[in-house]
Amino acid sequence: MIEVKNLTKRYGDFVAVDDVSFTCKPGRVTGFLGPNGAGKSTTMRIIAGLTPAGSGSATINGVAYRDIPNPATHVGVLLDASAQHAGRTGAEILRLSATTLGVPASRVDDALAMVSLTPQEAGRRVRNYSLGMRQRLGIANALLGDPSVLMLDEPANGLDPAGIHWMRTLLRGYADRGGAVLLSSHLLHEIEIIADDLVVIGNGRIVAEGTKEELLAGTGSVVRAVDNNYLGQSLHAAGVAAHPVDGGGFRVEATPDVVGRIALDAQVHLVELRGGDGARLEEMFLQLTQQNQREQPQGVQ
Ligand SMILES: Nc1ncnc2c1ncn2[C@@H]1O[C@H](COP(=O)(O)OP(=O)(O)OP(=O)(O)O)[C@@H](O)[C@H]1O
Repeated sequence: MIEVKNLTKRYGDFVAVDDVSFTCKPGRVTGFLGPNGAGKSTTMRIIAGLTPAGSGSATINGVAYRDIPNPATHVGVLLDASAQHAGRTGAEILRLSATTLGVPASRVDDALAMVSLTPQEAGRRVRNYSLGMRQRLGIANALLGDPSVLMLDEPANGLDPAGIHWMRTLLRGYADRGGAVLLSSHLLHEIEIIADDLVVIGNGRIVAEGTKEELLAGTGSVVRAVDNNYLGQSLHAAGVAAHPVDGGGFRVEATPDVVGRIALDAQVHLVELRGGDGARLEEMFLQLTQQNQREQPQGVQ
């Protein structure tokens, strides 16, 4: 598993990662969610030993990446799927990696099969790959050493909905066999589909953490009516706080049961009434995205 404890990273005066702690457990897919510039890649680069931590620690199965002998057999990492050599074929890239890692060449075919790249596709040069194929190749590369931990930075980037479902199935199977997966995304809905646990980061700090169910469970409701003005007046008259949402209707600080009763009493014709699943998480995430005009460090590379 991955354990991150009180991790901080500064670039000059700028704090890119601010006292971050979380755990990514075996058998679970952990989504690392945050808007652009939140600190996800920096945290992952520190975990993968590519960037030194300022303070705090990051370990994989209890050991810092740099201290793991032959780390790729413990942790598979995909940080940038576009970083593959465009002039080589997918199969060549994997065979070279297998040699470097000291794993049998037979693992190449296993890894290709796991990501559903056909031998024909694996024989094509990477410059002719779609973004989705590059992501698959990158994941195959990460799986080569048969690691127990997978860490993927924005792996669903550029995937269509079918591709995202494919990835969910792959990562679910991997986690069900006991693997721990950490994957990052800046898109709430993308990660909602794939992850079991969520760690939400904004401005370098963890702002929420828990199982997807815990974080998406909302206490309120979302309600829409044919006449939203009348609905708003009725909710107001009943003393219930209601906040207008995009597309008409309200997010209400009361259960669907209470809202349904108010609508019935006021004879409001509803077209939608549901639990406010994820409304708070979504709102928090939107706020984070809006606030994300964080100061950029000057002159620091
Ligand atoms: N080498 C560096 N020198 C200076 N600032 C850096 C460096 N690396 C990252 N940063 C800054 O740290 C902040 C966090 O960047 P990071 O790439 O970790 O964010 P992210 O959450 O991965 O974003 P994205 O979704 O855009 O990849 C950003 O403001 C970035 O500009």
